Amino acid sequence: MSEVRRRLAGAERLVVKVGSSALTTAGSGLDVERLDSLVDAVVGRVRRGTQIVLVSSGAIGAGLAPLSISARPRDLATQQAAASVGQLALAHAYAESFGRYALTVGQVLLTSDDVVRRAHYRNAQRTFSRLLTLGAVPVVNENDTVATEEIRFGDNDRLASLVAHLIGAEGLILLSDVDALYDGDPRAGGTRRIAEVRSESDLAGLAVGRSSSGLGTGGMMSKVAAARTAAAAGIPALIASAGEAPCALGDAAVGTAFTHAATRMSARRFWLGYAAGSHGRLHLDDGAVAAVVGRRRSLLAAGVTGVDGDFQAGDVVDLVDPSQAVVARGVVAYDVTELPDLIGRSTRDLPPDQRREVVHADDLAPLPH
Ligand SMILES: Nc1ncnc2c1ncn2[C@@H]1O[C@H](COP(=O)(O)OP(=O)(O)O)[C@@H](O)[C@H]1O
Ligand SMILES: N[C@@H](CCC(=O)OP(=O)(O)O)C(=O)O
Repeated sequence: MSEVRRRLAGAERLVVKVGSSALTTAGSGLDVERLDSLVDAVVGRVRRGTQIVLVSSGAIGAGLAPLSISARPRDLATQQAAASVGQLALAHAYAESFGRYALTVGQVLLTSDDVVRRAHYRNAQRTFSRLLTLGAVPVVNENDTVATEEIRFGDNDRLASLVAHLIGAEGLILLSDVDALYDGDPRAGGTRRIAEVRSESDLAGLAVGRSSSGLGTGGMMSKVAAARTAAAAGIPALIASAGEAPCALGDAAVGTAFTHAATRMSARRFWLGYAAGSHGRLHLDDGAVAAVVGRRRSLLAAGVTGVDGDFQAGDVVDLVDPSQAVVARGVVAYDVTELPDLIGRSTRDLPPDQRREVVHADDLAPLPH
């Protein structure tokens, strides 16, 4: 068995995320039998002494039938109305289901502000920590009813990877209706299962698509992105099917395992790289990319070829290479209006009050390609 699977099997704190497609069916809504099976598996692991935070989708799917809506709505207002009805049903079902084992659940509904703003982040951290020490199982979802288009996470895979870092989890398990990552959409047939993702090169050439059930949001694409985010931050991740939850939460010998980076990323780097929203883009030349990503140097005006967006000094921006790939994120030291006069010029040619770095090395987080 691979080291990453051993880690997942032995983790003392886990985030388990389950998708809408594993819990709900179009037309009939929440499938309580499947939810009970998932809870059986989670409780099995909790009884081995593991602290588990459950991130559960399904609110929108569970709210459709009670509102006589036949297909997943596209507009935000109807999705929010469905989530409002469905979240209640979901929370009730979890309370009943864990109640079979005399376990208490705590509902945690998060908006992106709760992980993007540092003070909120720490507050959420305290709540999770207290719930876990009190022996409750936190059940998390996005606070869909109040999230506007601008501040939505939109997909719970990403939310789960952020929560995994936030609670200091030792593993992230993403459960869906598909048993693993394949090299192409398994609906097409003739595709090969990927058992291990050890580095970015294992993902090269894969065709990763969207949801098949019409109930899920991000499809396999958002699961891979979430697993990569966790792995880059030092947290091993597994993509498996909810039907195989007992095994995924047992010896982790199923699904696709993502090997984690050797060192755990600091909270600040993680926040910069994955949680904070970006306000704009700085375009870098090849020399600047090598300095910033390769040698972890500060970004100087000389290596910037262009800027776009609407940002002020202190905002988080994306740093993009000449092929337009985002290679890093950082806190910019100038307003967007100041930069056009400075970029491309060497530091000694700049006025003394504008010789500071465009992004200081301490405020930079390189991203995996
Ligand atoms: N390369 C791929 N490997 C596996 N599944 C894929 C791939 N590309 C697309 N998919 C689809 O992604 C779906 C899972 O995403 P989704 O329905 O959003 O799940 P969830 O609701 O659990 O978040 C699978 O049912 C599968 O059809
Ligand atoms: N917050 C939404 C789920 C959004 C989402 O990411 O869904 P999924 O792709 O099924 O994990 C809900 O509860 O319906």
